[in-house]
Amino acid sequence: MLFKKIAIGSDHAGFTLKTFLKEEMLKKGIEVLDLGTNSDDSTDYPDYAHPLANAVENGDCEVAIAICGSGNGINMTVNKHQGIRSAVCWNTEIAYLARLHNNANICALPGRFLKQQEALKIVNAFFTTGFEGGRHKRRVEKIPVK
Ligand SMILES: O=C(CO)[C@H](O)[C@H](O)[C@H](O)COP(=O)(O)O
Repeated sequence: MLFKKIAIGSDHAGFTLKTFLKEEMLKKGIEVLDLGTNSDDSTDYPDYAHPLANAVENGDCEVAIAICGSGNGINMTVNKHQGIRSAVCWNTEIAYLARLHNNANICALPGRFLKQQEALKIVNAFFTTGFEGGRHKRRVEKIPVK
């Protein structure tokens, strides 16, 4: 694992997977900042996405896991923040490329479309892959709207 501390957040549709992944990260000795939600009662993903993005932007954590039903709503929201590069990671190869080529700092997961063990493999790929730099650095630097 490249990171000692991560943040994690979800809406109701990601709550069960969040609980599972948080436990798995704690087992690996990774510190986890859990920004909710704390039950499967219906809620709104932006209420958790913005605090999660803030935690990465302000340096509390280098990286985070964001989960909603499809991965899209929470991904769209965190990507509104200037310092965030979030990728919806629906298999291990996508997660690997999100880090290697895009230096992604948030792994967004579709909680309603992944089995727990699949999600764990995806997160492990994300957290063990470094940024390749080079031509990808030039491209990533062109992402922010000036
Ligand atoms: O925003 C989403 C779709 O991009 C998320 O998947 C939400 O989790 C989903 O919309 C929640 O749906 P629900 O019918 O309110 O449970």
